[in-house]
Amino acid sequence: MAEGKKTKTNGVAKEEIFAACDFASLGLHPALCDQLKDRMGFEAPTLVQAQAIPVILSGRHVLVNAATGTGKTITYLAPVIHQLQNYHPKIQRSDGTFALVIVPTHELCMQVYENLQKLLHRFHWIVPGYIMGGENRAKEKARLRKGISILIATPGRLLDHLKHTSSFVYKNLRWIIFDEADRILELGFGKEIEEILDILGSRPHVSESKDAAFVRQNLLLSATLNEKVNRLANMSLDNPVMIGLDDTKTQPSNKQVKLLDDAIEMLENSGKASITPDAEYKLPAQLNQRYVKVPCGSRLVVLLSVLKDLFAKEASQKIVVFFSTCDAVDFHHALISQFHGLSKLQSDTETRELFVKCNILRLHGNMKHEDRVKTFNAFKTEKSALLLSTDVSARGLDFPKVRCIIQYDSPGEATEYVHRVGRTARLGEKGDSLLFLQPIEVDYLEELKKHGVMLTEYPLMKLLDSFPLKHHRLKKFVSIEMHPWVLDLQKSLESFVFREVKIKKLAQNAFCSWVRAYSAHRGELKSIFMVKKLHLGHVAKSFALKEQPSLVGRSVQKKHTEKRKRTHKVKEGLKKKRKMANLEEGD
Ligand SMILES: Nc1ncnc2c1ncn2[C@@H]1O[C@H](COP(=O)(O)OP(=O)(O)OP(=O)(O)O)[C@@H](O)[C@H]1O
Repeated sequence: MAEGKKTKTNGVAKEEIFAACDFASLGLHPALCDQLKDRMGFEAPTLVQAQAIPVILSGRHVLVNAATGTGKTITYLAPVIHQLQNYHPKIQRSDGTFALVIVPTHELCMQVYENLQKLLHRFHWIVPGYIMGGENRAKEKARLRKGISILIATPGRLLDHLKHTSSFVYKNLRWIIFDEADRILELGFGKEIEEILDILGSRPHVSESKDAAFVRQNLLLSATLNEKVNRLANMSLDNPVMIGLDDTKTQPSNKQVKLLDDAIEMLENSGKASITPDAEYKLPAQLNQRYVKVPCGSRLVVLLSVLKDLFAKEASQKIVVFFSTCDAVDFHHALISQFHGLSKLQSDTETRELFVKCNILRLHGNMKHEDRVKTFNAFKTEKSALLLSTDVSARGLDFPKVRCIIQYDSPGEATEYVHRVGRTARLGEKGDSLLFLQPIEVDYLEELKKHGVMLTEYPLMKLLDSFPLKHHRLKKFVSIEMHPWVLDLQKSLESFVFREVKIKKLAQNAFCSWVRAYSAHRGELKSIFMVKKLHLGHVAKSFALKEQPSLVGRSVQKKHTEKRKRTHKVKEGLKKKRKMANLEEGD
């Protein structure tokens, strides 16, 4: 990249994303640099890559904190490949695993594997592989027996193989990398990670010889390394270098790029990882973040109206909507895929058109593994699509050209907010995000502010006024709930759901799960998202249900309680907690 030239990506100046140097100057092997440039099209390293790669090459344990979409995957894969290709004699499959990348979700596992495959094109003797929940164990065992040099794994399945696959060779293990380290812990895998580190003999105090301490190198990365990671860091890292944790700005500047030896000196930490609570999170500077204040009963109408408007303005674009539960994803997917709109407001020729015209996909942890893979690949390659998802898509996934992120159900922890919006505005591209909040939930904005996250208000009334009204001439409406567009659309939605038995069932399930998820908010968030402040009748309306929630609640709740009791018998406490949150990740 030409130095000093102010070039723009769609969003921000390139200088704010990329370093003014090339990959070769970071100390990487020429064949790897060619691979990065020719096959992957990467002209220059990103700022975090320029900052961290030399430090990782030096062999130090490292904690990396950088905004979403800034290239953290290459940051750890490139130095590992560089070192491995340098081994003499060349490494062989029978040497087993040299590097282990632990990730929280299946999708991230596949994505890192894809990146790895591309990077290894010229290093055919270094074998990439993955193991994760949902895959066939016997096939994984066979692959492990043959030997995998760089292994990507979800924690549950990794522990399983460490305990039960005797042909899994890890005596040469040199690197353990935790990608999305904080999420792995949030999902309750702390115990599994401790066990994994014990089996691998990778805790600093466990290293017996000086040699072992030198050979092992552990890395922790995330856009939201917070104080929860301290325990994992202290458990797995020995005298780490901390990158990106010492500044509070949202964007790193060129001045912060310290290469080679300088970087180690400048960023060195006293030996113990210590991240403070209320850390400011790094968000892409070009991300346009807004919130919309919507009364509970009008939420569904507003969601559909926002989507209709976005796709009407730009038919070819990708949008992700986040929900709190799998049931909510299923219901909204069925509804949006089939709802044709306001029959009263449309002429006969229009009535067959879908209300939101786009390709609609869904992704959540209760789907079959193969279906998850299909959706993941489809949303990656589609030019225009709407993805409805739980937080299973929030972490690390790199879907190209996502234009807008809608958080229909609030994310809870500020970390999840950061990762959800991080699916857009990647690598300097433009991006928008919209957070739905009920009037009783607006204190959540203060919670985000504590972490340096600031949002502006979305002009909802202006949007509602922009839709055609056939029977209402007067255009001054005082409240959202009484807006004729909202009233008419709500009525149509309720009639539609009432008629469609299958969708009604999905709505009832979604209603119950939603209330459960709402009551599962933890810590300080409990005082913002209070179930007792909810009007359950309005919640039912947000699922287009006409019935009183207590009636709906009782029958479906009973079914859910029975299901939960059965689950309880077979699953231990933590696993159950994950199931309750409808997030089956990391297994
Ligand atoms: N030097 C580079 N030049 C151009 N593109 C790059 C470079 N490095 C990485 N990328 C691309 O940038 C995108 C984001 O990278 P990546 O997914 O590693 O980001 P991340 O920081 O891990 O994000 P998240 O925090 O969301 O996991 C990917 O499409 C990746 O291929």
